[in-house]
Amino acid sequence: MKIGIVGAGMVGSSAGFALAIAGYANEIVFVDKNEALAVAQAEDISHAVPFMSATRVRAGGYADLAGAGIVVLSAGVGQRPGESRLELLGRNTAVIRSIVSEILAVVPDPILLVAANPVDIITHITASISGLPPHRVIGSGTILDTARFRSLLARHMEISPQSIPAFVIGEHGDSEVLAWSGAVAGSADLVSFAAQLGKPVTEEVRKAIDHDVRNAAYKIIEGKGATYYGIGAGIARIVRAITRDEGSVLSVSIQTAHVAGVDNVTLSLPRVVGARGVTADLLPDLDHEEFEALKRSARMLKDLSNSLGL
Ligand SMILES: NC(=O)C1=CN([C@@H]2O[C@H](COP(=O)(O)OP(=O)(O)OC[C@H]3O[C@@H](n4cnc5c(N)ncnc54)[C@H](O)[C@@H]3O)[C@@H](O)[C@H]2O)C=CC1
Ligand SMILES: CC(=O)C(=O)O
Repeated sequence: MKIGIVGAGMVGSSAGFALAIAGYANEIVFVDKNEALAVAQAEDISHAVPFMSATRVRAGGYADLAGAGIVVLSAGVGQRPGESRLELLGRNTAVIRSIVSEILAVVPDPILLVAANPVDIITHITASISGLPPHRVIGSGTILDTARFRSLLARHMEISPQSIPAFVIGEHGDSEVLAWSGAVAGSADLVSFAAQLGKPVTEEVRKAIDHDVRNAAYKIIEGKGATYYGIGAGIARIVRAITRDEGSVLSVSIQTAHVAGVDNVTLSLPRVVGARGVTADLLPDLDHEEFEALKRSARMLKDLSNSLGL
């Protein structure tokens, strides 16, 4: 499948690199308002390809997206140190509005994969202005937070993160919810599996992991200005689920008719992802506290989209 990436900065190029070396796409086309950057990224990534795959990587204009099955939206500004994702809203809304119509003029029925922040609201806007069905406008949502959660749990339990189906749901941002109650490790619930391994999930461990997941982006941005490898791989993982029609359960953000008592809100849940986009939503087991936190996250996103007249 041909994949378009609009926004060839750190996130777009990391996604392109991950896709190219994994061979998840036949062709990748970068589009950026900074054409020289798009050309340079495409050239650099194409030099990695002979070691790993056969993906064709190039830069182009919007017309070169014709025939793309998926277009990644990674254009826009990122957070400065200390800035929240929500503070990017005004700047990135304008960018996304200008891009979506350009894409649809050449690719009328794509799956749009949104990474620009604040990703839930930008996904909501993209679904509204594109007129595409919501299951074809997929925000990367909490796929990255879920990876952070699984990697910290893996480090604590000294097992592979691949053996820990655990999810972060709600907003990709400060109000996100770590779904501890539904988390699994190996073939048992997480808490009992961790105890069997002699690595109990104490209240102290739980608080530290919650803090580190929720604050990971702030810490990395403080240290190196931006985050990009994690989300780049996350985008590639979503693309793989679509191009291979996997039916994988991934935590992604789409416009949802009803969740946690809130109508028409865009947030992340574990969802089945395949060739048609998202085909089912799932709600992990949540205790009372987690469900209340999900309600608060959904309400906050809904109030914000209402305030924008969406
Ligand atoms: N969803 C997630 O988990 C994550 C999302 N992000 C978000 O991804 C976005 C991109 O971040 P970076 O790649 O680090 O930023 P960056 O500044 O490195 O790249 C952004 C690119 O967008 C391009 N651009 C801006 N306006 C454009 C337009 N109208 N048309 C075409 N291209 C345009 C710029 O020229 C630039 O190359 C930010 O909003 C950031 O917050 C970043 C990390 C994780
Ligand atoms: C920047 C961002 O959204 C993240 O790394 O989670």
